[in-house]
Amino acid sequence: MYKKYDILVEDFRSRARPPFEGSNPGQLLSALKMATEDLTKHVSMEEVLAKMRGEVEHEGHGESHVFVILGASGDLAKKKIYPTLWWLFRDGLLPHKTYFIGYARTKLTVENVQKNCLPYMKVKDSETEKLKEFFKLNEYVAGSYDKTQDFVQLNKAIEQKGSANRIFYMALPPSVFEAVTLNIKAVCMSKGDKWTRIVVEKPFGKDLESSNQLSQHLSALFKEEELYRIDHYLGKEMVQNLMVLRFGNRIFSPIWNRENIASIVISFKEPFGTQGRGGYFDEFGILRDVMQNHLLQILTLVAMEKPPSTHAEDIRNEKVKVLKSIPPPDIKNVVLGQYVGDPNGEGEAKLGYLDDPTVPKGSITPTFATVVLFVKNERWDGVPFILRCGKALNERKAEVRVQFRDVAGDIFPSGEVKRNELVIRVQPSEAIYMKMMAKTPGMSINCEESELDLTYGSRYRGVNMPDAYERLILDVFMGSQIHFVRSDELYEAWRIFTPLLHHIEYNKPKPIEYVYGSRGPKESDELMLKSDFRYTGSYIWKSTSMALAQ
Ligand SMILES: NC(=O)C1=CN([C@@H]2O[C@H](COP(=O)(O)OP(=O)(O)OC[C@H]3O[C@@H](n4cnc5c(N)ncnc54)[C@H](OP(=O)(O)O)[C@@H]3O)[C@@H](O)[C@H]2O)C=CC1
Ligand SMILES: O=C1O[C@H](COP(=O)(O)O)[C@@H](O)[C@H](O)[C@H]1O
Repeated sequence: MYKKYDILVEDFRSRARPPFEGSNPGQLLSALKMATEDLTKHVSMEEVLAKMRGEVEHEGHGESHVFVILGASGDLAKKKIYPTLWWLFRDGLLPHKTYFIGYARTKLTVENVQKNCLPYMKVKDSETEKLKEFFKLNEYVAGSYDKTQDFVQLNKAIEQKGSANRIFYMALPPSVFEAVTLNIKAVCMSKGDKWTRIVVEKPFGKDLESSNQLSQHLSALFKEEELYRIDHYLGKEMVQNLMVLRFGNRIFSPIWNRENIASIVISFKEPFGTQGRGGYFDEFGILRDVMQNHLLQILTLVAMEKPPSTHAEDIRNEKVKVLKSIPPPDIKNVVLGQYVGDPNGEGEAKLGYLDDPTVPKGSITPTFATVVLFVKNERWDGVPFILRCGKALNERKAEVRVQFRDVAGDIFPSGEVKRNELVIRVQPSEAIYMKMMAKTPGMSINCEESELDLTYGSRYRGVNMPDAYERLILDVFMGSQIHFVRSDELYEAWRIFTPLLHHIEYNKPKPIEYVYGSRGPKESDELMLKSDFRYTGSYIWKSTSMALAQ
């Protein structure tokens, strides 16, 4: 009974929050009590949750919400936003009275939208009725981004849903951000006690100056608590896990510092090139596309001090403090690369970045970068944080690799003892493993590299791992800003990277060529070695299934 109760409370906390927003604790408690009684009668969890929702909403606390997708005809909307809304709806995680309105210049119908999105929605045969229900709640309004009159029409469509909280998701190119936000502010804000939230997608500017301009524009229109700047890496399971790993385990805090850690590598690798997005990519390059946001956000969670609580502002205050301690990188600690085609490769691999017809001729935009940053504070002074990211590499991987210092006063034969490494694999196949030395089992007296292994696929078999966007969009409904970027974080992130970006723009250093499908330029490995990261190549991973088979 207790176990079931714990599961229920957990489920209640993690999955059922939005429908209960606005309900008072007494109502929630009675709903919970009623649900636990049901558990003893072997009612399924879905039924229990449905009943709990019904109970609270019956008492008049189910608020209406309208979710507006601006740029509804575009790629992001089609591939990510509509599918995410569908999954949340399908799993009963959205407030009951939630309506969806797509808005874009292209004249479309809801049927068109459905057709465009369907390949990305992963709909099972058994879910077709539910899918119909979802699209019945959808509407589409065509209009321009700069005509207030068109937003008046959009507002009318929203008002037809009654008094409702409003979420505006900006799945739009930055060129129209300003016009759209001005129009939302002018004619689309919610009335009375209902709230309005604006979700902004990167890029948040191109450098410190343009980002500041955008921030000033947005802060003149909206309060910070109305703004949700998405960095979708903050919605990934293992990125969210970093705080628990660090602050929920006694074993890590005493060694999480310059006395014990030699270097930290934060990597992002993709096995494909620009795939026809070269036009967009060339304007930004890998530093703005991945490093200045995703990798730097991970760095802050790895390096920050323990916040006083898990409240969004407490966490974000600590993240800002870390960023303030990071000076811009020294150019000698930077390696930039650009991929060239592999003559022996197949399909896209034959083509280099410059072969993409949407990329300007002779472009020097980096598609690979390794940058070493230093956090100048008491905990981290002198520890290299090596950020590495690239397109068209040998694998898909995102991970944090914390390499510990050599064992002092080693008593084992020279070279046997290797450095410990804590690896947090963000994707693919989430895992945390600590590479460590152990005695070779059996009669041997040698030691060998082994690991403590927490592989999510086997430890949490059957657990549904939500997509990053699912968690983040749900957070917007709930009003939780923990996993969103605050304006001062953004300011610091651009302060760190703008000198390097300007150096590339004005001095035009030629990136080092690397072959499509390789690990990137060898100069990157050399920089890592110089930055106290040791790769021995001696570690052999035997997965549990392999070990059992022997
Ligand atoms: N739970 C699990 O699923 C576990 C899986 N494993 C697997 O075992 C394998 C090996 O483990 P891993 O932790 O990668 O250990 P390794 O020591 O073998 O490799 C460490 C990393 O070093 C990088 N590297 C390779 N060559 C060089 C070089 N010349 N200079 C600098 N860096 C280099 C590689 O990453 P890059 O190419 O990105 O530079 C590599 O991933 C991996 O496939 C891992 O996923 C291990 C433990 C647990
Ligand atoms: O923000 C971006 O991220 C994706 C990679 O995201 P992932 O969740 O698939 O790891 C990257 O492909 C894209 O270039 C970049 O803009």
